[in-house]
This record gives sequence, C-alpha cells and structure tokens, in this order.
Amino acid sequence: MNDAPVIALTTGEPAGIGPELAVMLAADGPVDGATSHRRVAVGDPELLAERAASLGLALEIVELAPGEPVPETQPGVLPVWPVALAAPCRAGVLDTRNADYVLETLDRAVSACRAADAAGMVTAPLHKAVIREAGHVGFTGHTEYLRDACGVDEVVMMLATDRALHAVGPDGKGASALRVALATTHLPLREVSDAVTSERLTRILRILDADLRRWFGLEAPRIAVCGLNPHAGEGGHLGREELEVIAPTLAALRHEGLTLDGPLPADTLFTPRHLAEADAVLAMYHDQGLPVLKYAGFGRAANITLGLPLVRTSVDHGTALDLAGRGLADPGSLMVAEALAADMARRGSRG
Ligand SMILES: NC(=O)c1ccc[n+]([C@@H]2O[C@H](COP(=O)([O-])OP(=O)(O)OC[C@H]3O[C@@H](n4cnc5c(N)ncnc54)[C@H](O)[C@@H]3O)[C@@H](O)[C@H]2O)c1
Ligand SMILES: N[C@H](C(=O)O)[C@H](O)COP(=O)(O)O
Repeated sequence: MNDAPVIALTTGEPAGIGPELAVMLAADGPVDGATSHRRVAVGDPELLAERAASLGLALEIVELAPGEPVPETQPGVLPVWPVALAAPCRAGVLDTRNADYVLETLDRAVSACRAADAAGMVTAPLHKAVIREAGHVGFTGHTEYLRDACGVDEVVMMLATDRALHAVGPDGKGASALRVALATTHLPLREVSDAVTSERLTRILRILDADLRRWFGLEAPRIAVCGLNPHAGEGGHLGREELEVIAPTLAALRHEGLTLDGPLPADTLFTPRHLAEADAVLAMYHDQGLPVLKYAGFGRAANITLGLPLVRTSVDHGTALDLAGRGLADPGSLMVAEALAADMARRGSRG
C-alpha cells in the first residue's frame, strides 16, 4: 500500500528502550492494522542493528538516501533515515555527548513533516535530564521543543488510553477510556499556581476544544476541568485560584461556545459517573492527571501534542533505563502511538 502515510519514528535516547522498541516492532511486522502506514526510523543505523542483534532479532536495516521513497512496512525490515551517534552508547548508560544526536533526530523528523516527506512523527522517549545536563538548560521535553521548532505560541499535552483514541467519544466505554490534557506540563510544583493564569487556560482550552473536534471527530467536546486545590478550593477556604482565575475563565469561554464543566474537585472528577459525561479532562498539573491516566491504561496509551501544525504522537512511558537492552520493555504503547499517528495523518489529509 504505497499511498499509506509515512510515519517518522524518532528512536529517542540511545541508552534507553526507544531503539529496542523500534527494532522489536519492525522485526515482528505489521499487526493491528500497522500496514496502514509506512514506518521509517530516525536514528543511528548501527545502534539499531546492534540492539536487534543483541535481542536475537532478524532485522535488515535499510538506510534511505534523501528523497528515496519509504517502502511498504514489512516484517524483518526497518527503513532508516540515518543520524549518527556522537559517541558510542551502552544500553542503560547515559552520555551527555549524545544529547545533540537526540535533538537532531527530532529536527530531522520535523523537517520531513514540514516538507511532506512524512505525514506525521512518533517519538520514542528521550531523557530530559541528560539533555539539560548537556547544556540545553531550558529543555523540558518534546512538547515544548516541538512547539518552538514549529514556531507556535502554545501547544497542549494530552494523553489518551487506547480505548479513547480513534475519533469517538469515551461514552459507554467505561472509566478506562480516558483523555487527559494538562494546563501545565513539566514545572516544579511550587511554580504551578503562578502558571495557572487566565491567559494560559484560555489558550489551552481553545486548542483542546478545536483539536478534539479536528482529530477525534467530536462535534461539541465536553471538557471537565479540574480545580487546582483540594475540593476545588472549598469555596475559597483552601485556595482562591478557582474563584479568581479558573471559574471566570471558564465562564468567558462558555460564551465562545465551549462546553466546559468545572472547576471540579479532581479527586471525584476521576470517577466513572463524572467521566461518563466528559470527552476529556483538563488537569491543572502533571501529577494531578497523569497518574490516573497511567493507572487506567499504562502501556496502551499515547501522548498527543495538540496545537502543532504537524501530527506528533508518543509513548506513555519514559526511557526505562532499568530495562534498556534486556528485551523486557513492552512495545504496546509505541504500537498504539504509531497507529494513532497514522489515523491522524489520514484524517489530516482529508482536511
Ligand atoms: N515521551 C517521552 O519522551 C517521555 C515520557 C515519559 C518520561 N520520559 C523521560 O524518561 C526518563 C525516565 O522517566 P521515569 O523513570 O519517570 O519513567 P519511565 O517510564 O522511564 O519508568 C518508570 C517505570 O516504568 C517502567 N517502564 C517504562 N516503560 C516501560 C515499558 N515500555 N515496558 C515495561 N516497563 C516500562 C520502568 O521500567 C520503570 O519501572 C525521564 O527523563 C523522563 O523525563 C520521557
Ligand atoms: N509527561 C509525559 C509523560 O509523563 O508521559 C512525558 O514526560 C512526555 O513529555 P514529552 O512528550 O513532552 O517529551
């Protein structure tokens, strides 16, 4: 199927599980509709060959020259857009010398998407600390890096379990069908309150509403919004952000036509009755929303960056240095992320 969308898979931190997940998927071949896209890995071909060999996988690594078409996905073959490691890499052992290599794989995939050589990108996990330690002191993750690379002001990190991914509402699918977006991402907790501003919430909620319509086929997305404080501030006795920032912002956005419920106490929002009435939840900070999502679907969920001019999905886990090189990592989330990117690419191409 040569008109299948090309999905660029950045292989992430070379010492982490990203490279082996890529070779595991490629060796096994298309499953669950994976023939619907053409995978091309972005990374060091020798590293990928080494990881495949060390896991005993029969895999042919095919380096593609610039402009060479990406072939149909087939078992045992992994096409690669080559980016060379800066230093030799051992699984599980981080090296700051390879930080720029990781960023180069992202730049390569972004350029390919922008040139329409790829219809979307999927990112295997990178290690944020080693990139910062290498001198990229402002680096906080793919999400913000891609925002800046694409020149947009705001993006939204949303994770969704596999049961809430493909252009349908979670209704009737139970509480494990979850979409959780974040108002703030990788911030120290003590900075969160100051970051929850009306301006930020307005930008985030507009993007979330628009992209739930665009990518998930929801005509009037219902978004449940968490409060920041326990019991959503307990009427102002446990914090005033709900009264002074969140509630007035939601009221203004309802006038624009957004369907918003909240601010709601986060502890009871994440219960089946409330979730059944929401297509997505907006959490105020990382560990308010993501532990629930990962409890519901770790290993079968995907991370989607909303608000970008290109398709980007990712896994629901990190570099798992403790597992790297051992063949123990679960490729489930990467499979889900790839299938979702292909689905989004097809939707995008239909306009
Ligand atoms: N998309 C991304 O790039 C991404 C996502 C999350 C975390 N990270 C980064 O990864 C690094 C390590 O983060 P962490 O330790 O908090 O989380 P982690 O997800 O790497 O590991 C947490 C636990 O989950 C296990 N685990 C993770 N992935 C697994 C898989 N595929 N199969 C089986 N078990 C798996 C690990 O072994 C570990 O016990 C950090 O630098 C973090 O910022 C990157
Ligand atoms: N917050 C995400 C998670 O916990 O899964 C993760 O760190 C991803 O971040 P980026 O996609 O921005 O790298």
